[in-house]
Amino acid sequence: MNKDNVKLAIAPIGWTNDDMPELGKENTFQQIVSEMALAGFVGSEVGSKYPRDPAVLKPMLDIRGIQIVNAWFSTFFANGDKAKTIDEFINHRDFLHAMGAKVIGCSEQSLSIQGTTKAVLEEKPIFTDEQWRLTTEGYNELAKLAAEKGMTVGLHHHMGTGIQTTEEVDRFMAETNDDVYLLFDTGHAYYSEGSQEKMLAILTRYLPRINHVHLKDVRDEIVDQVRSQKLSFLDGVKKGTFTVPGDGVIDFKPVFKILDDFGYKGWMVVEAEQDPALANPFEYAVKARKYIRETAGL
Ligand SMILES: O=C1C[C@@H](O)[C@H](O)[C@@H](O)C1=O
Ligand SMILES: [Co+2]
Repeated sequence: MNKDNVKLAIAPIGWTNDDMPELGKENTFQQIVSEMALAGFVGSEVGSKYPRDPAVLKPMLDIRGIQIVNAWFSTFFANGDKAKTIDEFINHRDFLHAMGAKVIGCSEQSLSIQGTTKAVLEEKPIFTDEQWRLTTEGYNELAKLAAEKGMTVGLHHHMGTGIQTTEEVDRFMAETNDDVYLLFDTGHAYYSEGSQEKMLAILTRYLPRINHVHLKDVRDEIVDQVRSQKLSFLDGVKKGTFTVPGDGVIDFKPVFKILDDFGYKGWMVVEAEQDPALANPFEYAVKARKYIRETAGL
């Protein structure tokens, strides 16, 4: 891949999981960002252990050669919580802008079951036409607010949410303006659709509107257990649904080629949450970095 176009980041979720703070609670902020740099990454997303004051956070990252590239933001438009969502979004945008990030990755969390005990493959929400309208209108507004700071918004399609499947991503992209982007996550696309081809189809279809990429791999045998035992999203994560690129079932070579051929410019973020007690985060970060060097030439 073209090194002038694409840079590599890693998310702190492999070290400490904000969805299940008991996972990796022993890992400190300084250890996390030091290990990211040592493994050869130059960017990071923001975790709950990171200082939230840019004046404190920035020098601690600069000294390690790490840049903030994005931070998760939950929206609740379909629930009707537009005013609160917009208010919190502006704070979040301003923090990311102060940190030098260019994209804001958002997930529509109304009725989401991703943090609950519900069976992730059976009980996801399906939005009504009215909930779709509220959501897409909301994202059109977020895009305008992001543009005020020269930033873009990307929707993170996510397991257990109202925007998970190919059809739901298609509807979201069709009903939002062209300045609303997609945060493409290999792991969630594969998990939802169950095949490499369908995952690649989403990537290919929305290339001009992808502003950020999450790289996570999937273990098919754990997804089989999630299906047969009706497990929740988080129980699956604890068992090892996800791993770093190159360690699961996804073939990343076509992912890198499709992005490179198109001329994708932006960040690719290794984001592979698993139990740090079972999968040492530094070892897995090094493993991911080596695989990407060998397969993407980055
Ligand atoms: O981008 C993400 C953020 C996490 O909190 C989430 O659950 C994970 O799966 C993901 O893709
Ligand atoms: Co992701």
